[in-house]
Amino acid sequence: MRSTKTIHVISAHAEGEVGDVIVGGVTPPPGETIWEQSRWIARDQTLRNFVLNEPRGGVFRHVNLLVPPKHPEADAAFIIMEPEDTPPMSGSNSICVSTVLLDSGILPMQEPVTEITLEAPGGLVRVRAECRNGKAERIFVQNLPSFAERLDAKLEVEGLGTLTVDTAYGGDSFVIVDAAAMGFSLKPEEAHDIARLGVRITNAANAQFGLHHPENPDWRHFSFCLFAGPVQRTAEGLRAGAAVAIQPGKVDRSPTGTALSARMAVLHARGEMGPEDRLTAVSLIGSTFAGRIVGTTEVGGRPAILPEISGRAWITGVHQHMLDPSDPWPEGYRLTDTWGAR
Ligand SMILES: O=C(O)[C@H]1NCC[C@@H]1O
Repeated sequence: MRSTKTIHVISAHAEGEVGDVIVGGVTPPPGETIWEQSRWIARDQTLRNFVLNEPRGGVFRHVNLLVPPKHPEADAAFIIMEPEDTPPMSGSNSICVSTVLLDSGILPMQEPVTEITLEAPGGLVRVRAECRNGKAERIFVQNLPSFAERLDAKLEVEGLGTLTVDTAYGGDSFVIVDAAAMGFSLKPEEAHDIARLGVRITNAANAQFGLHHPENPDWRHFSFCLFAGPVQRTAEGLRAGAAVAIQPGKVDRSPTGTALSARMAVLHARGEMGPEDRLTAVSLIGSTFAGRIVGTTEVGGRPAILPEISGRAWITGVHQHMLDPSDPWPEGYRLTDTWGAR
């Protein structure tokens, strides 16, 4: 066996969505802040290609790099690598990172509750983990301030006509469409069509709107399209289906924590959700994230909510990724049969 690199990974999934965590073998990238370090990773592409591309990765994979925190209050920091983006924040990935940190013993666990602070590229997130028998059973993440941007905006999508959409930021950027109006009841067999259509809608929103984040001028695009199911009032609170199309064309297996945050910001802006409400988002595979609004704030003068999301994650394995110097594809490869819904 020979290798010019050895990257140690603990693999995990949060409510179905893969979120691997690099725990060793990579030196911290240059940068004064975690955001700057994440921009370096996004520009350089070497690590992204190595872990996300085939043969080590695949379109379903997200990988998080643990780095030393910069903020004095943070216990750990992480850089998120998704198939196309290197985003400010991610719900499923932050839940995987928290679970790996606690279940593997990188950070000490206290039962029944462990509180830690993580530094995501977009800012600090406070985490509360319900722990039992050495397992972090449920992770509560206070996500980045989230805000509605456009409500009932008109978006032209070639072949679909004029759609009425909302746009919002929930730690990442969303164009939100009414799933029922698009003919979807959010069943698993609709995944391919949702992925294909979602990418077209995201691309149209990027061409016609673009995102304006008042405090992060680097984040100017929409990453995702959320197909939002109808909100039902049940005895346990609000409940809604959620399917998120991720570039270049797959559907999140989890209910997407950033989408839940963005949706709560939109519902709050419309006066349809308050701090007393709980919203459970349900994914195409039937997994759930729970959300609530724990406060309100402003982002660059724009009204915003402080969302809390919660969900579960499980470790699925340990990998050591290697590179034989004679491997002709050191950066891997992508083909459009799986990288992009056709
Ligand atoms: O839960 C989330 O927010 C994410 N899941 C994969 C893509 C998004 O970052």
